[in-house]
Amino acid sequence: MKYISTRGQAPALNFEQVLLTGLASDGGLYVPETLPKFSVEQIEAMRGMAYPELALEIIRPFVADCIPEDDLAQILQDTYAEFRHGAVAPLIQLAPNQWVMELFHGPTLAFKDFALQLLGRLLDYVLEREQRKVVIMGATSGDTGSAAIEGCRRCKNIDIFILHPHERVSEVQRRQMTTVVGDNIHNLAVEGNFDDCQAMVKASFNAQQFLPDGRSLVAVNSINWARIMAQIVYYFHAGLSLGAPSRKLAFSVPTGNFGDIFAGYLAREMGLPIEQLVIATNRNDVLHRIMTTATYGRQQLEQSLSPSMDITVSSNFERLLFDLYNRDGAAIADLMKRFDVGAVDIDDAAMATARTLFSSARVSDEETCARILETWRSSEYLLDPHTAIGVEAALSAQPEGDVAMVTLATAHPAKFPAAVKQAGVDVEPPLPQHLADLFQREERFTVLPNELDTVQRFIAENSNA
Ligand SMILES: Cc1ncc(COP(=O)(O)O)c(C=O)c1O
Ligand SMILES: N[C@@H](CCOP(=O)(O)O)C(=O)O
Repeated sequence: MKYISTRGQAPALNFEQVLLTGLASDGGLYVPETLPKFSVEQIEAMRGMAYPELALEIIRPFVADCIPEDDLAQILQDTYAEFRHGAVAPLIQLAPNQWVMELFHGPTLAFKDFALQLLGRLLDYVLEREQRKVVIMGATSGDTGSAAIEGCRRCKNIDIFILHPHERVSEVQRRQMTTVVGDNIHNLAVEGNFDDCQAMVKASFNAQQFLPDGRSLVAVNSINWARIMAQIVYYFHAGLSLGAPSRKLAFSVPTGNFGDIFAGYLAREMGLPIEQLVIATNRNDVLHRIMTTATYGRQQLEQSLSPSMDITVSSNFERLLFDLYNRDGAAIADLMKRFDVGAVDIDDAAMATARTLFSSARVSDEETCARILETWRSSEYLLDPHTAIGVEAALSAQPEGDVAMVTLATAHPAKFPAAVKQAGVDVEPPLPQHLADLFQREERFTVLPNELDTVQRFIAENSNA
């Protein structure tokens, strides 16, 4: 399997090379040159598989020339053994044709564990094989950071630097990152917002000379293809559990960086009968505006009750644009260059294609709270604020006929007790046993100004794995 850049200029890479990188050298993102496709019969044959076996079926074609199948199978077994629910990603029915898929049973209580538990093991596997040391630099609006630290902290060939926006993540999220002990783990609280953190990460990938000893950067954000690849699996898992391929599906996805929903788009391209993908946004609604106005612009980032979705530059939207523009790398390079300095209009043909599959909704904090409270009262089911946005959007977008609508429950409500309280639910969701003493653990983080040079200097001085 070869991977190519969305901007058409960078060299094609194999899976191992893509795993060990972030942005392509032309500033684009890597995508598979061709996607594996599964027939109806092949999908039928996946029914009843345990999660790691299903993951093997879906992931094998993407990595086949780099990781022997037996090794991959073992890595996947180990990865999903870490999850606290036997079904790994259980489905809960909220109403006729409405489900949530709980993606928060991994170690850090968010969907990021599905990919980052795997990514850590894959990195460990290839770095040991190559006897190579790397530096991870990641940006987080709350969840990627702890999932990356948890996934990679045992890798002795890695230093991890996670940038989070100072005082803009929930306290549980911050503590999940800053209480992990390890000389190779560094939490940087940047005096800026998530977009600033992500921009620093991308700028650093484009110019890595600041790193010591010829080391290179590896991405843990969803610019890394391996993140997206792992997330495709749970769309198949939900679909098979609900009767696919004979039954049609729709998914509502709380969306920020467009990685999770892009994985759903790929699942459809690979053969899963998905009728609709709902882009559910909070007040940072750049993606909803694209769908409604065909203009891709920037907006001032605002803090909301769903901090992990406080993102206004959605990296993975570029991967979708690449397909919408018939994989014309030059056109995407030109579009993204213009986007760097202002708003861009998306072609009519591209928008028409996007609108056949994607719909979108913007959900305010008030609507988020109302949905948490109403779901608690009607079903005694507690939604976290991100999932509440997904459920609210799903209810406004239910397709006609027998289509199973699944909202991705992207985080556990215990990560956001303040939002749950603000919604009027007077039950404090408990943290699971392994995090019960989180508020007693000592925190370690460094506050840094929103300056690329300062951040890079810190990384250079502290990379010593
Ligand atoms: C809880 C939660 N929900 C939704 C999202 C948005 O997912 P994506 O960035 O893949 O669109 C994130 C962060 O990425 C998250 O942490
Ligand atoms: N919402 C994320 C932000 C980063 O997105 P990613 O999927 O590209 O890592 C977070 O919670 O950190």
